[in-house]
Amino acid sequence: MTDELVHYSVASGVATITLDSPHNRNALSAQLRRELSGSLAKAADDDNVRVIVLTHTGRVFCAGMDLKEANGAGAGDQGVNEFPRILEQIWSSPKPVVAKLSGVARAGGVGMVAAADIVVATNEVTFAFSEVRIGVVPAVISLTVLPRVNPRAAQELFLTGEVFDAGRAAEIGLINTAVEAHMLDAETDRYVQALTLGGPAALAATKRLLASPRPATPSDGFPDMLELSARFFASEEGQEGIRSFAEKRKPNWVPQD
Ligand SMILES: C/C(=C\C(=O)SCCNC(=O)CCNC(=O)[C@H](O)C(C)(C)COP(=O)(O)OP(=O)(O)OC[C@H]1O[C@@H](n2cnc3c(N)ncnc32)[C@H](O)[C@@H]1OP(=O)(O)O)CC(=O)O
Repeated sequence: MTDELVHYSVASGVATITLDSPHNRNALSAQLRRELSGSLAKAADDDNVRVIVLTHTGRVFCAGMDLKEANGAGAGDQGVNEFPRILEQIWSSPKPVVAKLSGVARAGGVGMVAAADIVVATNEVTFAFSEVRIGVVPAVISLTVLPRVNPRAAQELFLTGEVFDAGRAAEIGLINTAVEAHMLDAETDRYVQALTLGGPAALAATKRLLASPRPATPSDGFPDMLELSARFFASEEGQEGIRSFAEKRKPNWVPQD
């Protein structure tokens, strides 16, 4: 028996981070935030980790900020001020983050879903930007949700706070795919395997590229993109990838366990 709220394990280059606080539906309490942040940092720093899977026990992925801890807390003391760091750790992790959901997400929980690179959820999972229903604003989560979700849907769902299903979440760009429950492991593994095929430094640079503002026209971005592309062609990783192609073998990116 352990009082940890977040479990961390690494196997075959995949770090699995599991939220395990079912009594309060994985609400983002101070302890859960601390442990989650520590696990994300550990995975980011470990050269043996190629992909991070963020998942949960119980039937809720995350119910958002811990409303019991926030109850009566003064401004700046409800924990929400530490939450952007967690979103940033997921969004800007040098490793691809795959969120694997068989349970619902609300408010801050949806912010973490949006921050992940790939999201697989079962058909039963529901989502809501429920902040306005308790008189608060989906301000911090807007930082991850708005770049992913179609603007018309964001307008509707932020303002109504209505619950929507996994099919709608896929349609609006919040998640990648909604699957039958028995397919969750297989579909997650399929993404994980695909992600482990990429060069680690190339994946980290591609994440930075995807997160950066787009140049107004192709020629505006030309010098930066040319420099980035040329740097990777000449890098040790790029050269190993190119050599492996010519030699008809798998590239040797990182130490294998
Ligand atoms: C990031 C920003 C804001 C936020 O995140 S604010 C958080 C808003 N979140 C919500 O409004 C969700 C509240 N919870 C629910 O709607 C439901 O619990 C659920 C997630 C749909 C699950 O429903 P279920 O029926 O399975 O569970 P119960 O409602 O019976 O709850 C069981 C148990 O868990 C406690 N609990 C649930 N959610 C929270 C929570 N967020 N904080 C603390 N505790 C929670 C609930 O009270 C029950 O406890 P008991 O002691 O057993 O009564 C702002 C920004 O973006 O800027």
